[in-house]
Amino acid sequence: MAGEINPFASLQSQIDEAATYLDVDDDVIERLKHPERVLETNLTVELDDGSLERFKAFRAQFNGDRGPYKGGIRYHPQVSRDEVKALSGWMTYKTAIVDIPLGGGKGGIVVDPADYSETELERLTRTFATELTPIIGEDKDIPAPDVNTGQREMNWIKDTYETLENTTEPGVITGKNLASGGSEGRVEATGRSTVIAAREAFDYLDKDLEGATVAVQGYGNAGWIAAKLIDEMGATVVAASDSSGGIYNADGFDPVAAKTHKNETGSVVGYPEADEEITNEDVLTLDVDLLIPAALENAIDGGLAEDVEADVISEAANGPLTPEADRVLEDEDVFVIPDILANAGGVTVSYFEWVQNRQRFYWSEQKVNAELEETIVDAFDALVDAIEENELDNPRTGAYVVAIQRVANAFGEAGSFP
Ligand SMILES: NC(=O)C1=CN([C@@H]2O[C@H](COP(=O)(O)OP(=O)(O)OC[C@H]3O[C@@H](n4cnc5c(N)ncnc54)[C@H](O)[C@@H]3O)[C@@H](O)[C@H]2O)C=CC1
Ligand SMILES: O=C(O)CCC(=O)C(=O)O
Repeated sequence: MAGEINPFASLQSQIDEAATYLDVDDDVIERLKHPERVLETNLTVELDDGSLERFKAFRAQFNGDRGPYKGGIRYHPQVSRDEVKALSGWMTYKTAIVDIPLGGGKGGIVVDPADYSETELERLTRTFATELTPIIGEDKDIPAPDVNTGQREMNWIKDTYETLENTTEPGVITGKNLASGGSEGRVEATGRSTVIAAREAFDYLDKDLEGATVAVQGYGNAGWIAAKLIDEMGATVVAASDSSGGIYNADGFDPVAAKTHKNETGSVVGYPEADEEITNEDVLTLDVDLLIPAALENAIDGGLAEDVEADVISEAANGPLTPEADRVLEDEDVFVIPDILANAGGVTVSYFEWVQNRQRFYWSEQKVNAELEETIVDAFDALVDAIEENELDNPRTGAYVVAIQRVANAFGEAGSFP
């Protein structure tokens, strides 16, 4: 992994690239390249042995021109100020490309949750929620899950916020479990949009998804659901990986059984139906029809991109390709469905959850999935229009052209405060 590439610099270079195709003033583009504000805080938490530990945490609110800030909270040792700034920017353009009335935000705690007990993680999460309470709210900033967080953490944050504010406000956070006001379909939504976007791309490129081979890097929430759903669409999953390594079977394997193996043992490695062990790098460079990076930023840099053999990449992860990798893959005619569209299912169903919370009226899974399908197909069509109108080779630039224009329009329409 090219860890030295700054994801915030990557975001800014993606915006600059798209700006050359847009009739948006340079001073407005400058505004759209920086977060409005970043909370940086130190959380002091009591561990089970009675000692205290300090954890650094962040919440970046990038842009609220189109609605309340929206985006996940990540628990990972690599979390940094620049990482959350980048991730909050990507959220801004993600909510814009799928045209939902939300802005962009992102947060994180520098922690490896595997090193702590559940009670320690609950105290850590509630301490962070206490710091966040003044700046979040269903009309201000609405967090959600990301790497190493899920329904459990969202429920703790909701409960802390509602207790401190003496209110009932389930829409303050999304990705909750159903009993706490979550939405049907939210857990599957990120993987689902990743494969809907891949299906649309195959259709656009006149390629057959039936029997297509697929490799998935990262087998967490986004990756494993994408593997399961693409298998249900008739493709063949031949490789998968997690932080412990990769597995391969040229004839394909059952992605659900591989997930069961990971639940039981902690990793996909050792899953008997795919007994050839390969490295994470091998997974990214296999000769497959579709590659789904679903782990972290900078998984593929310019050097590794030279070895990528996939025809289509659907980015379940945020920022898995460096700008240099993008250039190499563009030259190689690899069709890259950018993260801000491919993984936008998560925030789209978060938006549906927020709508349901506010109406106190809940939808069936069928309705959620039908609305998600329509949203992602419409966004893909807007991307194709931008590619064709601007004669673009890189779909990422097309997505940013659409998204930046929408944010700039909202900013422009708001007028200026004297
Ligand atoms: N959970 C969500 O709703 C959304 C997640 N995403 C993005 O999807 C990506 C994955 O997130 P989640 O699935 O939620 O996280 P997760 O915590 O559920 O899973 C992450 C997976 O990546 C694996 N991993 C970590 N480092 C790796 C490496 N170097 N090589 C291979 N595998 C590695 C882990 O072992 C784990 O299987 C992130 O980039 C996240 O920002 C994007 C949109 C929404
Ligand atoms: O569901 C959400 O609000 C945001 C999910 C997220 O963090 C992302 O799309 O990267």
